[in-house]
Amino acid sequence: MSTPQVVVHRDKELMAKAAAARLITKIVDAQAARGSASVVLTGGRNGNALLAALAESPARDAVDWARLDLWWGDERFEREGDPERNVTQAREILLDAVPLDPARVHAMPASDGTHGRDVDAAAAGYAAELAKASGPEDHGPVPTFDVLMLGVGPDTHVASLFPEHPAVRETERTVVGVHGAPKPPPTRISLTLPAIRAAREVWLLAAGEDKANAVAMALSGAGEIQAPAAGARGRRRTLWLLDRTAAAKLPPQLYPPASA
Ligand SMILES: O=C1O[C@H](COP(=O)(O)O)[C@@H](O)[C@H](O)[C@H]1O
Repeated sequence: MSTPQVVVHRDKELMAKAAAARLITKIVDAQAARGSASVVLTGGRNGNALLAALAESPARDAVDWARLDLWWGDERFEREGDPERNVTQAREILLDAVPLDPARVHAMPASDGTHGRDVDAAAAGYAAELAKASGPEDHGPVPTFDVLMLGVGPDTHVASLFPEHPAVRETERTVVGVHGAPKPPPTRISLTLPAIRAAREVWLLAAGEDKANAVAMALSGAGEIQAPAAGARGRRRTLWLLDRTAAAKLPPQLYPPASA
C-alpha cells in the first residue's frame, strides 16, 4: 500500500478545478494505456464540487465517456431518484450531460430496486456486480479501479465507514449494508476498506475548516477503526487533496514544502 501524499490548494474552488483537471488526465491516460478507465465516485460537498468543475471544463471533451466505468464508494439507501442519493446528485451535476454507456454506470441499488428494502441483500448484489467485472489481472473480487475518490467527513468517515462502526471492521466482504449510520440517512451501502484498497489510486478530498481536525488525525498515525480515512490507501498512490483551511492543523512535517 502507498504512503499518503498531500497537495494543498488555496481554496475549495481551486481545489475542485485542479482535482477535475487531474481526473480528466488520469482517465485519458488510462484509456490510452488500457482501452478503458474505471473511476469510483464519492458523494458529499467536495465530490460534487469536483463533478461540477469537470462539467464546466472544456477539457472534458478529451474523455471518451463511452469507455468509462463508473462505480460508487457509498450510497444512501433511498428510493431511486431520491435527491439524497449520491447517484441522483451526480447525474444532475454531470452524468446526464455526457455520453456515458448506461451499462457502464454502476449505481448502487436503491431501496425500491430488485432487493427491496433489504440493504444487506442490496450490498451483496453490488459485491456480485464488482466480482463479475473483475478479471484474473485484478487478483481479487474487485476491479483495479484507476481512481477511487472519497470525501472525508469531519468525524474522519470515508464512504459510509464511520469510526468504530461494524462496517469499518469488515475484512472479508467488499460491500456491506450499513445500519444506524451516525450521519443521516442511517441506512446506507458502502465499499469496505479491503475494496477501497484494490484501487490503483485513492484520492481523499477535504476542504473547509470543519475538516481540519479529521485531516490532521487521519494523517498523524491514527488507527483506521478510530479514523477510517487513515485506512483508505491506494495500491500505487494515496493522494490527499486539501484546501488551506482543511490543512490548517496538519503537523508541519506533513505539510508539503511547496505550499508552506
Ligand atoms: O454522507 C456522505 O458524506 C461524505 C462526506 O461528505 P461531505 O459533504 O462532508 O464532504 C461523503 O464522502 C459520502 O460519500 C457521503 O455519502
